[in-house]
Amino acid sequence: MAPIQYIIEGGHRLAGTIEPSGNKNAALPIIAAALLTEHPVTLDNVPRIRDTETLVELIRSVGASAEWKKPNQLAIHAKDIRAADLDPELCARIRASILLAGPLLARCGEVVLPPPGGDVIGRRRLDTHFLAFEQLGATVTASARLELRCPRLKGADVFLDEPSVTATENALTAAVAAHGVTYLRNAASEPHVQDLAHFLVALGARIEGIGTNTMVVHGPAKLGSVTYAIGPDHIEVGSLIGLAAVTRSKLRIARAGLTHLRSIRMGFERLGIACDVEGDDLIVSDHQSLKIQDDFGGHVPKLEDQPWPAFPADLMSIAIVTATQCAGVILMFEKMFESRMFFVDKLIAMGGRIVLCDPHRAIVAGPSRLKGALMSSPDIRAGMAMLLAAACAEGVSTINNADQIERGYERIDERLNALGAKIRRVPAREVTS
Ligand SMILES: CC(=O)N[C@H]1[C@@H](OP(=O)(O)OP(=O)(O)OC[C@H]2O[C@@H](n3ccc(=O)[nH]c3=O)[C@H](O)[C@@H]2O)O[C@H](CO)[C@@H](O)[C@@H]1O
Ligand SMILES: C=C(OP(=O)(O)O)C(=O)O
Repeated sequence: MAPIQYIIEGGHRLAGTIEPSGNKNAALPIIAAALLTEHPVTLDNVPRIRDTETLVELIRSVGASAEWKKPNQLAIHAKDIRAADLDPELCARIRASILLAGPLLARCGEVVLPPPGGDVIGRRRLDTHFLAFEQLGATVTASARLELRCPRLKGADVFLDEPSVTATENALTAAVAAHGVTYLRNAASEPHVQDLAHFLVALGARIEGIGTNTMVVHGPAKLGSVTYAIGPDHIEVGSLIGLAAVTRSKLRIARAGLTHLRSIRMGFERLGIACDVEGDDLIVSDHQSLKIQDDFGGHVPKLEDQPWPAFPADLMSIAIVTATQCAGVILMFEKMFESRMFFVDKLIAMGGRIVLCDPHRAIVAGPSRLKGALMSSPDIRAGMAMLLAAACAEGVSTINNADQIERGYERIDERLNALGAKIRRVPAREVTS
């Protein structure tokens, strides 16, 4: 596939209505979990992005049928599957390849997985996954490949050493097939973890405590067939709030999934961006104060990420760019990943007033006038953050490696251009000529 470049003309206001895609990080574990049942599964609102396409190729390679029936509807039937050798190149493209471990172990009693890929945003440990599988009775060998074996998974009282999102998801799918009751303690509870749990319940699993940090799973479940719609992507909603704010645009984000937006709205309110609500729609007006809210006593505020229900790590890059357009000073504290903030050197080159204190903390003093620049997207969210910076900068910007953005955001150029953005999507061969 030819690499993609975005050429963005800054300074245009957007207007109109946009609906977020289905949640990437829910679609991925749910597609993997469809391997748990030998009955057909139909998934609606699946984002048609590079990550889901890659996972679809992977589940086909173990014998499942997977067919796009409509642009965002995927029919999966894992009647007979085998723990075949998975393609290392495909596994290395996405973090979510690790999510095949739970369902394949449950169905086949063993699985050999090449290492997963995903965003290069810092160390991405797998220890929590291993800990959970071992407590459920599996033997785990981790060298160049991950080998898991367990002819019969057994329910257990599992305490995760950190609330890892994908480890919770792997443990949950394995626990649904395990014999006996499993307690998953210190579990992650992100909207996508909840969506996976609701999908499993719709398939026939018994899970208590969904949305909390302790889930109780009664296994083994007799799983059937289901049609299930993936929830809206709260990270895409947050990205759109930031985009509307930096371009001074009025946007209606339709069917935004309000129940999962409290910490995100609170984070943007700290930057002086308040959203209105109409039913399940979120409206970002073009009259924002864009004034960073000091802490009591005039102290410098901070915005930090933490596991759910706090402000999500995947919105930190977006929030940093947004803060460059707001008046005041704020400390941005990325607690979870140690390489995610390095992209700020590009924002500094564009005119952003930012001090990168260390890999986890940056001080942003705004507002600053950004100038168009040549950039390269290191990961999905930094790429989207660069798109925000380009959209509010003077002049034209180029984002190389926009493929990264397309790993997570469906047809984003087309959807934003329909609102008035000026993004030209260029395959690299056209660029070099
Ligand atoms: C496919 C998928 O769903 N990917 C998401 C998933 O990745 P993933 O499941 O890989 O992320 P984890 O939840 O395992 O951990 C993310 C990072 O945060 C650290 N950590 C985690 C928990 C904690 O209490 N303290 C802490 O510091 C971990 O050590 C790790 O460095 O969750 C991340 C955190 O929301 C998101 O950025 C990714 O988009
Ligand atoms: C970090 C992300 O994805 P992944 O875990 O798939 O790399 C993300 O969605 O921002």
